[in-house]
Amino acid sequence: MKFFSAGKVRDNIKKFERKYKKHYPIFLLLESLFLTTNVLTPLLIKKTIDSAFYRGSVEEVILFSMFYFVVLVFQTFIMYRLNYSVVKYLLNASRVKESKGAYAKILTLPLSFLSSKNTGDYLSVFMSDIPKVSSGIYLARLQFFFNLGFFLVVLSLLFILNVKLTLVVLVSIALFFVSTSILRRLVIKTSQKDQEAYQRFLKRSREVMEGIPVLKQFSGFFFLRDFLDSSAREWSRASITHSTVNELSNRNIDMNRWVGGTIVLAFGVYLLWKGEISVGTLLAFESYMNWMYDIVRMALTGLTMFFSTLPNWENFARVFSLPFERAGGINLEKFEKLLLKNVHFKYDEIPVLAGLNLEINSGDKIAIVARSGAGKSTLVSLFSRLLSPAKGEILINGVPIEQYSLLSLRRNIVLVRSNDILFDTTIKNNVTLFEDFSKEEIERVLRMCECDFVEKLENGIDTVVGERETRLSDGQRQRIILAMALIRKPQILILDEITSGIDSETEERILERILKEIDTVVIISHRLSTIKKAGRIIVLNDGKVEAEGTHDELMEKSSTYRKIVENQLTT
Ligand SMILES: Nc1ncnc2c1ncn2[C@@H]1O[C@H](COP(=O)(O)OP(=O)(O)OP(=O)(O)O)[C@@H](O)[C@H]1O
Repeated sequence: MKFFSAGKVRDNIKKFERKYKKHYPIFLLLESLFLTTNVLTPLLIKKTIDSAFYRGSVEEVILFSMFYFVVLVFQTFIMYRLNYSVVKYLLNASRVKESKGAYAKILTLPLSFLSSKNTGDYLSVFMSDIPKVSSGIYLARLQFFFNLGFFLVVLSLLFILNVKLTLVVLVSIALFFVSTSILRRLVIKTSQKDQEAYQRFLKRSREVMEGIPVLKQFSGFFFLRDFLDSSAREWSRASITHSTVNELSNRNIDMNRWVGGTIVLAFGVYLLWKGEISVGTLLAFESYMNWMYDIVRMALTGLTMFFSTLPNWENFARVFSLPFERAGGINLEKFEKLLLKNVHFKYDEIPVLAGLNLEINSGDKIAIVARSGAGKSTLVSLFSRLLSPAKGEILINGVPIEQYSLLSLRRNIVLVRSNDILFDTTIKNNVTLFEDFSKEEIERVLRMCECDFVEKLENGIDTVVGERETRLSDGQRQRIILAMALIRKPQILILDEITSGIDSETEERILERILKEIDTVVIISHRLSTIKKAGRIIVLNDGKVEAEGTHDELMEKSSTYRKIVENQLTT
């Protein structure tokens, strides 16, 4: 129960219910029809048997048994099927809608948030939380209230048939309810543990999948044993405990059903012997009795299911309460000047940039140089607001960067990184990201990036690159990513080690074309020949710009630059 005190969870459940309320009437209508047929069948049994036993009316027996047959056929062949299909449809509709919403939300999270948190957590929202949350509402909560309503209807009917026997039924159901409630708590607790262990396993599996090249290289058997197997074992243990408790809870239901059924039968026979009830009534009671257990069991299962989805609600709610990137609405038309004033940036309290000042003008061709880990990638991620500074100001054409729309900022300032990935779709779709570009334009940028290997693939630009670009080399992948950037004709193009997998001659030719086509270019590279192509080289040190100038000027005046050239850069 303590989960209900979590306001966010409760608000989210309410929001979810409001969104899908329109589905409820159809669900309730089907359930009502289904349960009405259930209520009818024992009554028809009673009618048929009493007609035969006490009235000897063959017509009535034929009429009631035919009616009974029709109801049964309707229930078995139409209601079950219809109910199942409609519930499945409603569940899927809400799952698809919620998944879309969650993806859209995750896309708006600041990048710093995504990188510092584990993406496995977000993955489990789609794989586990959303399906459970939908089932929790449709199958669990609705089912609970619905069955409760029908329980009361059937109880009134039983009271009409015979009060004494109904009281005995009530006592046996109360016993059933108490024992089931105790076990229900246990089911919820073990289900939570099972889910937590599953999420840990999922997180680790994802890491292992991403690290397969490293594990292959270093024969990571011990790693697999200690890192993955241990969490798989933990999940398996939690899962077995949960299913054992669940099974126990189901067995308890069966046991109660037998015991309760026997007590009601014994007392019913006694009443029959005393002439207080008819044979038909006794059979109707037995039939209802079974069904009452089903109703209570379904209501309790619904309740258990609902409570066991509360951790999923919490995760789901957490994603939607994360901050999103805020931005203004100004369109960046013509880029003139980017100014960074006293910019500070930290990752989890570890400072990377500390009071950095920098000016980039339209037409500049700049290289950024620093020792490894000094903050080059961090700095360039600020230019299109993939990251935001903790302190200081970034101005574009004299206007704070936050006032521009993110769409126009990222359309005009494009950052490509060495570790950017391609998706498992065609080369064309990777370059366009499903936007409309002409075939000629796609082929032009691919030619510009020397992607001649594409023509040799069996389907040219329509070749699917394969999961994790298994069909492409590092250099090929980097050239396609470059084409993806160039087709968008950015005003500022930032290349962060993007050509590390390409030989220096090819790189030189591609770079010449880029420098001609794109107005403002910022390059981070470990190749001296590439850096020398820049009109201005910026040297970062201690989170600030330490020096700037041409290669020759810096060789003269900057000891940091000299050291980097000697120790880090290749020719
Ligand atoms: N997402 C992150 N979370 C926490 N720390 C980070 C993150 N990204 C980078 N860092 C740290 O910030 C510092 C600067 O990283 P950055 O990638 O900007 O440096 P770099 O100069 O581009 O390095 P390299 O030349 O090795 O690519 C490093 O010490 C790095 O460990």
